[in-house]
Amino acid sequence: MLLNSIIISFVIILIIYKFLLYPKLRLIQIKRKYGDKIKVIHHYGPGLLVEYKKSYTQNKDSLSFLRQMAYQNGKSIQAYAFNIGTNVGYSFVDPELIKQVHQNHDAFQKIDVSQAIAYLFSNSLLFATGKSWQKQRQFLGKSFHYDEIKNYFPSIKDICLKVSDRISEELIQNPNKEIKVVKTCEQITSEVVFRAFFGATSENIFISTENGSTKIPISQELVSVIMDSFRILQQSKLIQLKSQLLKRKTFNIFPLKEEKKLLNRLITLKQACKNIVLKRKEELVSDPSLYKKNFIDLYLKEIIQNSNNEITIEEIVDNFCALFFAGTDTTGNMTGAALYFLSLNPKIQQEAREEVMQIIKQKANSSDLKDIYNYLSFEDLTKLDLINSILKESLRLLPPASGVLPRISNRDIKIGQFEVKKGDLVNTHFIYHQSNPEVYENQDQFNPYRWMKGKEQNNAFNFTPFSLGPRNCIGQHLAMIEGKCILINFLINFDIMPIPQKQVQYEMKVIYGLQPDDLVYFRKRNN
Ligand code: HEM
Repeated sequence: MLLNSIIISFVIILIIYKFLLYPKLRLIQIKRKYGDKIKVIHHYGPGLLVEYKKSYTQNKDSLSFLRQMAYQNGKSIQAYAFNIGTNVGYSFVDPELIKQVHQNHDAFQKIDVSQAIAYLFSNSLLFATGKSWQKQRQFLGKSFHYDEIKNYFPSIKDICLKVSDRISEELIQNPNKEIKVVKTCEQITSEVVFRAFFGATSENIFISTENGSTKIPISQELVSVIMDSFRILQQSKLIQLKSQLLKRKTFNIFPLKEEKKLLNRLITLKQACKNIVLKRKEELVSDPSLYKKNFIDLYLKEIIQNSNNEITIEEIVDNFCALFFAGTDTTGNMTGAALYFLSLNPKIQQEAREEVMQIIKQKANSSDLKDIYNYLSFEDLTKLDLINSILKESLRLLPPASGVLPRISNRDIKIGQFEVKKGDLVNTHFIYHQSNPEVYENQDQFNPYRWMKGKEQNNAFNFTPFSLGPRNCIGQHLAMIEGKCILINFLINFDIMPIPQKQVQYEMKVIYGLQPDDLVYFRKRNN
């Protein structure tokens, strides 16, 4: 009995120390050591997550605390320190220190931001480390070369056209339909990744839902299960605590009802993806002439023809999930935000439309809008300076990845003068300099002209929406090409207008983006 009381008291003291005292004391120590070079954000328990919530409630922008920090401190601070649960972390904002973090990427391991992410992506490029990462990056890198992406261009154009045709039909029924800008773009970007990976349209590949009564597209279930994993984590303190303490074992040790349900969905989803890969493998073994230029066939060719037995079916499936996750919402949010900003700036919108028309109309001898769009060539994309600058300006103001995924340090390491300890969290927050008035004049204004005619900022590390260094975004060319195709298609077909009474907010969910999403009206254009 006495022993039990002692053990319980010990556990309580340990929890209080780990969750409450240790983070507070470390942050006091950090502030004392680095003074004005660092800001400290401390909240007991969820720590930095409380700051996100507070900023959202007070200023309708989850990251307003960072924008304000940049406004007040400019280039004078190099990092901010924070706590989350039992961990203390550094978020670097100084370009030189950001560079150091990314050059030393081996010193940091991405953490599991949710159980679904860990379950779905652990064998993928996104989470691989060391030699495995190098091999995967080399293998996948070839397919993301600018020249290789040219192969996907016809398919991207075709997907954009289908979506704009659908919207045109809907507008006939309801001309005042409110358009969900990000969702609409995501319908395109998800289909692009799906087709690039599987060579088939996602519309025909279904999965049974929990009770088995209905079937939904696999791509929809992938998005939904990831969102649900974040939702249950945000809603349940118990699940948060379990995840902190048990990490990846949380699903196996005393799983709660919500966790069991989520795990079952994840297992079903992965099995369905695995079945597609195995079926395709059988087809290619029996008839090698079926090989196409898509990711699944490239992987299987490597296994079947080049006898590369290091590539596993799990790696292929995890990479599908990771590319889908990394490529869909991000690109959808970038382009959706650009459409929203264009709705607020009709003069820039008209100029962008004229830029597009000038380049394509020279070739098209038709006034039919569909014909005009069909004449768009891959080479034209590099000539559209304003379109390119509109996307860059959207990425500056509202970067879908406001920083890199949080990492944990696997050894003691010095970044600049800051001594990062093994086990500390580390990330780099691009949004700080992207909204810093010392770097960008009128930092809150949507001004794509600041990027035109190659006008870049003198320090490339001030604008890094795709991150930088060896682990930068592998899909950045694809993302920009998709974004341009979507903008061009919509500018040709529609006038984009704001819905005056809508109050827009910037929310940090899995991605940093617009909330709500139904923000514009489209009016069909005739010429
Ligand atoms: C506007 C769109 C996009 C943005 C803003 C974006 C941003 C980023 C950022 C910031 C990183 C670094 C993450 C980190 O290190 O924690 C990253 C990595 C990555 N991105 Fe993107 N991304 C976009 C589109 C895409 C697309 C279209 C794909 C592929 C279909 C893609 C695939 C990846 C992959 C696989 C990585 C991990 C690379 C590695 O670790 O070697 N991304 N992206």
